[in-house]
Amino acid sequence: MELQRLDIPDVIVVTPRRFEDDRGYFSETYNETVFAEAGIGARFVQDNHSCSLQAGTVRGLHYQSLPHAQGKLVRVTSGAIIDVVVDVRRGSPHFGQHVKAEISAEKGSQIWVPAGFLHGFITLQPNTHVTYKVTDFYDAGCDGSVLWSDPALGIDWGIGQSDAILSDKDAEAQSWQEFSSPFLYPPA
Ligand SMILES: Cc1cn([C@H]2C[C@H](O)[C@@H](COP(=O)(O)OP(=O)(O)O[C@H]3O[C@@H](C)C(=O)[C@@H](O)[C@H]3O)O2)c(=O)[nH]c1=O
Repeated sequence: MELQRLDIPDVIVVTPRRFEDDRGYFSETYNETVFAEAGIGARFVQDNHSCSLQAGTVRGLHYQSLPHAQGKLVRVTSGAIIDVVVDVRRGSPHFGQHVKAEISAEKGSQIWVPAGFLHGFITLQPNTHVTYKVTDFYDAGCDGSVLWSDPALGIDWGIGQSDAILSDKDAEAQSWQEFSSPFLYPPA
């Protein structure tokens, strides 16, 4: 398994090995022991799957606040995304900073997003299917969204604000200013 720590080093891109033959390939997409050795010693309790029909769909920037904060292990089974995470861990030297990674079905890479990050992505291809494991159950009362295009975050999504396809929840999300105080997460 290939490991790449991003500029916020708790965020890791992992690319499991593929065993290729004439039929195609085989890959272990998750193995508790191997992932724990790679620094992803999480207990996952729920698997999610979203399908976005059009390229340019933005989902995010989402979080679940304490006590239901979620770590997420995200992969793409069809299509491709740019995944974006923002560090919101109180006391983190990277607070408010973001990192991005392209995650695609073709490459089979995954991104590990620990609890304490805003998470979102933009689809690069139509019919993009994203599946991800999470470390806590969905809790509607703790679920929230921060405006993906807030200039205070300085994220280049590669798309104009009016061109993105959004849910109503994400189009009307709170600003970074509104979110960032009080801080919702424990120290890194
Ligand atoms: C996230 C979630 C949503 N739902 C429901 C609530 C709602 O009626 C419907 C659609 O939810 P959303 O619009 O929040 O779906 P979506 O915009 O795809 O939300 C997801 O975005 C990505 C970026 C993440 O990081 C995820 O954790 C999650 O927040 O599905 C669940 O039942 N369980 C869940 O775990």
